[in-house]
Amino acid sequence: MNTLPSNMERNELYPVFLKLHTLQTLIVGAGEVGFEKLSFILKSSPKARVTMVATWINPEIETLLNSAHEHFVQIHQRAFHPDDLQGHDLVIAATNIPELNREVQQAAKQLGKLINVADTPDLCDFYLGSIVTRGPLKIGISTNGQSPTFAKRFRQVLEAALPEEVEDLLPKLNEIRDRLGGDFAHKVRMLNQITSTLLTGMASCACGGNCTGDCIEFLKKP
Ligand SMILES: C[C@@]1(CC(=O)O)C2=NC(=C\c3[nH]c(c(CCC(=O)O)c3CC(=O)O)Cc3[nH]c(c(CC(=O)O)c3CCC(=O)O)/C=C3\N/C(=C\2)[C@@H](CCC(=O)O)[C@]3(C)CC(=O)O)/[C@H]1CCC(=O)O
Ligand SMILES: NC(=O)c1ccc[n+]([C@@H]2O[C@H](COP(=O)([O-])OP(=O)(O)OC[C@H]3O[C@@H](n4cnc5c(N)ncnc54)[C@H](O)[C@@H]3O)[C@@H](O)[C@H]2O)c1
Repeated sequence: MNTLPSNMERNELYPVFLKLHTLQTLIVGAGEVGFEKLSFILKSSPKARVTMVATWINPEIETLLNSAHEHFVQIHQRAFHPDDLQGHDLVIAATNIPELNREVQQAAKQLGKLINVADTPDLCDFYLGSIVTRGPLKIGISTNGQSPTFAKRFRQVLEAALPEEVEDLLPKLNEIRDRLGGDFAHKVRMLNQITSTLLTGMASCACGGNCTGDCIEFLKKP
């Protein structure tokens, strides 16, 4: 039984890592908030398929897209119509008109689409989180909507604290994983042994010093 006061509830959201390049995302509204949402999406997922529909397009969006190496963003400058939802998997409503945001939300729900109404937690199926990326590593941060500012600050702390080497480490671990022989249980045991002290820096060699490419000493090699 949960005995915490409602404002101290444990975060029960379930994080997933979406392939936005295989899904279609619709953003309704392209003002300050629309620009911010698009920027965060493209920063994390540059190949995201996004359609924006808005009567006014923030010029910063054009600048952002012009500076991209490549992008898959389509902009339609016109008023939202419920037909715009067709063919989209995720929907973000970010207009400055609360009634319109609610209309988008209700139309999306009727079609079974997942919807985020920017800055309106009660109308969201999902929240956008703060995101840290280091090569293959991605960390999503959620405060359960309690303090997006804390999420942003914590992202900055993690970005500063995570060593650049993490980028090289993960492909090497993947190499070891492919190279390890034996049955599944053996592989899992070895991988857990190899990584047991990885993040604390207390290196222990799983092969007793005779590294053959499946231990922590191998990971340290350039
Ligand atoms: C993470 C991030 C991602 C993103 O936006 O993509 C994000 N908000 C960010 C920043 C930010 N947003 C706001 C401020 C101003 C200061 C402040 O109010 O705190 C700042 C800080 C700043 O800009 O410095 C305003 C704000 N936001 C929400 C409300 C409504 C409310 O809380 O009731 C209000 C008040 C509106 C008003 O006053 O009218 C609600 C939501 N914002 C969320 C996400 C979801 C919860 C995430 C979580 O669980 O933490 C949720 C629930 C829904 C959603 O929008 O998905 C991004 C940081 C990215 C980064 O830098 O890493
Ligand atoms: N800007 C902020 O920092 C901020 C902070 C907190 C909350 N909010 C809230 O976020 C929401 C969006 O704010 P904003 O600053 O991005 O507003 P904005 O005025 O910059 O942009 C509004 C966008 O909605 C579009 N729009 C309006 N009617 C439309 C229609 N019929 N069809 C399609 N698009 C339409 C406009 O063309 C524009 O692109 C508002 O509810 C606002 O209160 C904004």
